Amino acid sequence: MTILDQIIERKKEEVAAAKSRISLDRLKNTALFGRPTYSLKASIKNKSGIIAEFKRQSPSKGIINNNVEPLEVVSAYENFGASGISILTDHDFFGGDLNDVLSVRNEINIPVLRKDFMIDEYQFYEAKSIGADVVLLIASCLSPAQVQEFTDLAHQLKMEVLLEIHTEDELKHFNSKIDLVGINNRNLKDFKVDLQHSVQLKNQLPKEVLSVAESGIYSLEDFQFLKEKGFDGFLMGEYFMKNTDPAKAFEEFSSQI
Ligand SMILES: O=P(O)(O)OC[C@@H](O)[C@@H](O)c1c[nH]c2ccccc12
Repeated sequence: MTILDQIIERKKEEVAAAKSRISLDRLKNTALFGRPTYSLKASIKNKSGIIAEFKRQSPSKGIINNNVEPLEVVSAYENFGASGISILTDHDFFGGDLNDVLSVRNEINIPVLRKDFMIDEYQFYEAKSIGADVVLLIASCLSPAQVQEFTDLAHQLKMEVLLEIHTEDELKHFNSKIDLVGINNRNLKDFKVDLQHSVQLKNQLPKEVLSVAESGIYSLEDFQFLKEKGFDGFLMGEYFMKNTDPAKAFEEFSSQI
């Protein structure tokens, strides 16, 4: 079983437990459920294009940073020009929590991506109830039909979708309703990073689609390379989070671009 298979197995159990704990009706009645959302598409066009991620740990790197609070980090990301924030909400593999999104929502004014493994409609209502503006759909965990259905549901809930692909075959999951396409530079099966492979995939997407280069952007050179190749957005986590002070790391990076 790959790590991705393990994550999905665990996620099914988690979603079942969440459903029996909090009903859909209760989610729909939460304070944030009806809030107007921010558009990541718009923010990517207007700002740096960086989607800066809050991530405590990952299966490939283990603990990255367990000593910082979401709000202090993401406020700095916002102040120093991030287009959006990505927050991992998966607990068992990434050390995240739904509350990490909830606790920052009313304190910042840029879009927040709820980063998790979305496999069930329930999770979209949950995302809206914690204040997410955007959700991630990972092609390798879903069928093209599920991507369509989940995109429609996200849109009904006034959230945008970022479709993550990694292989040529996954281009089949794209449909014209998708808001943004993320190309993961990291293979979720063996964790290898390959920027050239992502550029090649990006060139097979329709020109007008907003593209996001995800993962393994570890230097100014990596960022500039991907920008020159035409990526609109850049999802970066570890490069900032691995520092004792991720806020300062982001400030330094953003002053150079
Ligand atoms: O920390 P990095 O290498 O900058 O990567 C960030 C982000 O792209 C990565 O966390 C990610 C991309 N796709 C995912 C899917 C699930 C969990 C995590 C991810």
